[in-house]
Amino acid sequence: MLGFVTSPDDLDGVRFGSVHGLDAILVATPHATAAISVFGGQVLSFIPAGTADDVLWVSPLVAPPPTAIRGGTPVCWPYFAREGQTGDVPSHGYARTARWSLIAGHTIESGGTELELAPEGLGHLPLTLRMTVRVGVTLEQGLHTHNPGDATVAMTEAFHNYFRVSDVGRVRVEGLDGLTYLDKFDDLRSHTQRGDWVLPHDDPRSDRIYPGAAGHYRLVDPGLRRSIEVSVRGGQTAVVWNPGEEVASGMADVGHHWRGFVCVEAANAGPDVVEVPAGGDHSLWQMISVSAFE
Ligand SMILES: O=P(O)(O)OC[C@H]1O[C@H](O)[C@H](O)[C@@H](O)[C@@H]1O
Repeated sequence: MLGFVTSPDDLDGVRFGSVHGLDAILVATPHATAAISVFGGQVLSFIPAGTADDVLWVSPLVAPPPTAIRGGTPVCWPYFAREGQTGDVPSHGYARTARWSLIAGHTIESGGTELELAPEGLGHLPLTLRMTVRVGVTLEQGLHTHNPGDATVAMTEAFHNYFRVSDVGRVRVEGLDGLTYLDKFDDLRSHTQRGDWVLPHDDPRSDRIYPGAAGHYRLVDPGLRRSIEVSVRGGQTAVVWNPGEEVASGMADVGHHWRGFVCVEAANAGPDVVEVPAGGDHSLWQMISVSAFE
C-alpha cells in the first residue's frame, strides 16, 4: 500500500502522460496497460497484455475540453441523459466534464494497480463522488456516491462504455434476451428483446434502455476474434447505443466513424432511479474482461 499520493510519480507503473492528445494517467501493470483521462475521469484505454487491440474506442475526431470526450468509459453522474432534470442542464451530468484528481493508489495482491480518483469542483451538488479503478487482468471501476445531507437524494448514473468493434453491424450482445426495453428512437415505447442484441437491419441504429437487466453482458465480435464481458454490481439498467449513420453524420465527433464502436452501458437509468438516503452510500461497479476466440 503506497497510501495517499499527490503525484502518480509516487506509484510504480503510474505516470502522467497523454493518449489521443488528452492528458491522462497512464498505468502499466504486468497484466494490462490503461489510461485514465484527467478531464472527465473516464478510462480511455485498456489493453490486456499480449493483445493488440484496445478494448475501448475513442473517437478519432475527439474534441478538446471542455467538450465531453466521445470515447472510453465516460462517467454519467449524478444523472443519465437529462433524466429527472429541469432547465438547460448538460447531458449526462457534471462528472464527465470535471477535472479529476488522483487521491490514492496501491498495488493489489494480483499484481494489478488500484487507483482512487475524485472529480473537482462539484461541491455545489447534494452528493459527493469518488471512483475506484483497478487495472489488472480485468478492468474494474467502482463509482461511489455519498449523500452528506439530511434528506434522501434521487440519482441516475452510468459508465457509458464505448467498446471498439470491427463493425457494429457484425457484432452481438448476449445477456439481454427476453428483456423489455425502452426505445429512445421510438419515443421511449416498450419493446421486447428477442435473442441477442444486433444492430437492426431495417433501421441500423440503437438507443435502448433495458431496466431490470441481469448485469452480465457479452459483446461478441467475430471480426476482432474476441468477446468482451461486462459484469455489473449495483446497476439495474443496461443501455445499448449506437447513433447510426444519419444521426452520426450530424455529430462532429462521430461522423463516418460510427461503425467502429458500440456503447454497452452499465447504468441505473430510466425507471431504475437510485434513492440515496441521508448519510448513505451507493456504489455502481463494473468489471470488463476480454477473451480471445480459439
Ligand atoms: O451525446 P451524448 O450526450 O454523449 O449522449 C450519447 C447517448 O448517450 C446515451 O446512450 C443515451 O441513451 C443516448 O440518448 C445519447 O444520445
